[in-house]
Amino acid sequence: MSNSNTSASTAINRLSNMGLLNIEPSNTAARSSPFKVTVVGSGNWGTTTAKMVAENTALYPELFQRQVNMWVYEEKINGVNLTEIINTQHENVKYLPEIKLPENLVAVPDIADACKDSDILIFNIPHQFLPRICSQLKGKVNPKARALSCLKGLNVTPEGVFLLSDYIEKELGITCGALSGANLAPEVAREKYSETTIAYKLPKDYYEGDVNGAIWKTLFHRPYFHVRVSSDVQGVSLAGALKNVIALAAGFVEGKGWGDNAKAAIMRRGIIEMIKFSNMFFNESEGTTFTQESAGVADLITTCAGGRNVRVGAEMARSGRTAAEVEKELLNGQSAQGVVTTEEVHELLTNKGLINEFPLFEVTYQIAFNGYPIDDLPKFFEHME
Ligand SMILES: NC(=O)c1ccc[n+]([C@@H]2O[C@H](COP(=O)([O-])OP(=O)(O)OC[C@H]3O[C@@H](n4cnc5c(N)ncnc54)[C@H](O)[C@@H]3O)[C@@H](O)[C@H]2O)c1
Ligand SMILES: O=P(O)(O)OC[C@H](O)CO
Repeated sequence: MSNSNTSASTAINRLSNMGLLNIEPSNTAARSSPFKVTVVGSGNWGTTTAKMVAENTALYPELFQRQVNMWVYEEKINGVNLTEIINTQHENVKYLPEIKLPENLVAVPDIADACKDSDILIFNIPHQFLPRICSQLKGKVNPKARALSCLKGLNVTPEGVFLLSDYIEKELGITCGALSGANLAPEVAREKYSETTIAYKLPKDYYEGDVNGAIWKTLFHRPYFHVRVSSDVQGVSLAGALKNVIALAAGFVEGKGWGDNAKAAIMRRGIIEMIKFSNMFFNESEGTTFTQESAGVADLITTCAGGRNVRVGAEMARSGRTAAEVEKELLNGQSAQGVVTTEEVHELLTNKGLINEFPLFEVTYQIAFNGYPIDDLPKFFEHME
């Protein structure tokens, strides 16, 4: 066993002894070289996760290469490339302003270069861009790499509904888990305490020294960002995706000035529909993920309180403008994923003839896309029940 291997084990054991791992420490001893890590995406959450990961790779050189690559969809800010600004000023001035980034976080504009030879790929982009990104990466990633999807969204096709982590697995041929939780990026970036859930299943070709739950936890866990590890990739992914639809609806009632009782009613209906949807389409998802994990009810609460989707919904209700108009005005290039997911869920439920089973999902779609009056939302529920 090499010295670096011994230190890798020691690092994991140290975390475990401090109570920072809620899973068994395991087989880092067999690893011969530290993992190289790339974050694919540099938006509000993409940059925040890259910051946390880079903080940890600097802390655990036995386990991870110090430099973390962050793929940036290049754009000019006042005539200067965003990658250049990030690499010189150590700040993502467009998507995460006023937050100092670690110097070992390196912005890379070419996606294949950013991911080349990486052992760990963390996907973190608005989910509507995932197909294009995977097509650019196909055949260019380390076939033994392991991945994690921090995206909140679904993949709906005429054949049905699929997880984004499954899409990544299928397109790139690499195992992929999911991270989701009550994690408003502006708060996490300011190192305010929060929790998250990482779901990962060991692949069939798992080997000694491979990525496992302990490695994911070591990579993400910070004193202000507490990670719980789970194996429910379906539940964690679905909770993260579907809560965005509920948040849009919560925004509608907030914008109407109906108060907290109305928002609580939306959230109550929301979690029921989230669980029902998950049971109907993903039979391995676990109910406890929705009730006990950060990815479940905690994320629903935080997102309906202060997320971008609730803000977009509220402004749509106040101004009568479309989601696209409000998103453009409020979010400066960021994405309210609930808008896309609402449409995707409607498409799926229509194809399956199940619209009547999900009144909240459906009324959210009708308000967002068909001009159904928000004032009639309570009536819609009575009509659908
Ligand atoms: N922001 C949060 O608080 C938060 C928290 C948890 C999870 N999430 C989830 O994380 C995922 C990523 O969100 P985010 O906040 O990092 O992104 P974002 O909403 O800030 O989106 C902006 C990003 O999209 C990129 N982009 C724009 N056009 C593009 C294109 N054509 N191709 C590729 N990329 C393009 C931009 O360069 C930028 O990096 C989403 O699924 C979101 O739901 C977000
Ligand atoms: O700002 P939102 O609405 O995209 O929500 C952000 C996160 O998903 C909250 O956990």
